[in-house]
Amino acid sequence: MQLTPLAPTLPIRAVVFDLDGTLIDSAPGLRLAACAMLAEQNLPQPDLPTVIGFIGNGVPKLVERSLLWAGVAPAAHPDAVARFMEHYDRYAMTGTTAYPGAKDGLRALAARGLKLGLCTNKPVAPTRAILRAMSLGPFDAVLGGDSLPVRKPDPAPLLRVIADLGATPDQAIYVGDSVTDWKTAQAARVAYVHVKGGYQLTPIDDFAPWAEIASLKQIEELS
Ligand SMILES: O=C(O)COP(=O)(O)O
Ligand SMILES: [Mg+2]
Repeated sequence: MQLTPLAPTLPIRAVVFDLDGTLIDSAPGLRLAACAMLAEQNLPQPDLPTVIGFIGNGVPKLVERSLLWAGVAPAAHPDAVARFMEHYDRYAMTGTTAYPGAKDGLRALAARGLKLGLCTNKPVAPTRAILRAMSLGPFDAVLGGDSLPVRKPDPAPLLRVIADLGATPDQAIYVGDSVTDWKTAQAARVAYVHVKGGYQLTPIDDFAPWAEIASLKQIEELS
């Protein structure tokens, strides 16, 4: 099926970003925390490409996928998410880098008077720690995967961020790297900009982004 891309009402007032795989490469730290959690249970440890395939639906899903990959039932490891989070506290910044164009792009959009938001499935505490450590922003609204009772691809977090920015969905764009972000934008009726080279390893069905960019260096050309 060929979908028509959803377009924002110009000029755009708010730009909302996904975090992992979009603004930052955080997979090495996520892998270290997953491996530490698995090692405590004497379970095998996945390599980086395998863990990248587990990212995008929040920590509980990443932990569940890691345990299933290791050949055990998630229900048999009720402490696994808490153990992961304890390790991630230590590893969140290990190997974490901002993608080329991310920092400059954010500053340039803000300098133009655009409101900037962050809508990630990463829990909000490590999200804020990473934003601070990397001087990423300035963001006017930040929501994590544990900020609301639901997370992406439910549209609620994205709609909340856009409302917090004082904009309406048709005045905003959402910039992401994954099928989760695309589904979230569609459900929220927000125009979607896809950044290639993130953590989406498989083609997305019925994909009709408003724009597709190879790198965040191109983000300024959009609005
Ligand atoms: O925590 C995750 O699974 C991914 O986070 P993201 O929503 O920033 O891509
Ligand atoms: Mg992502």
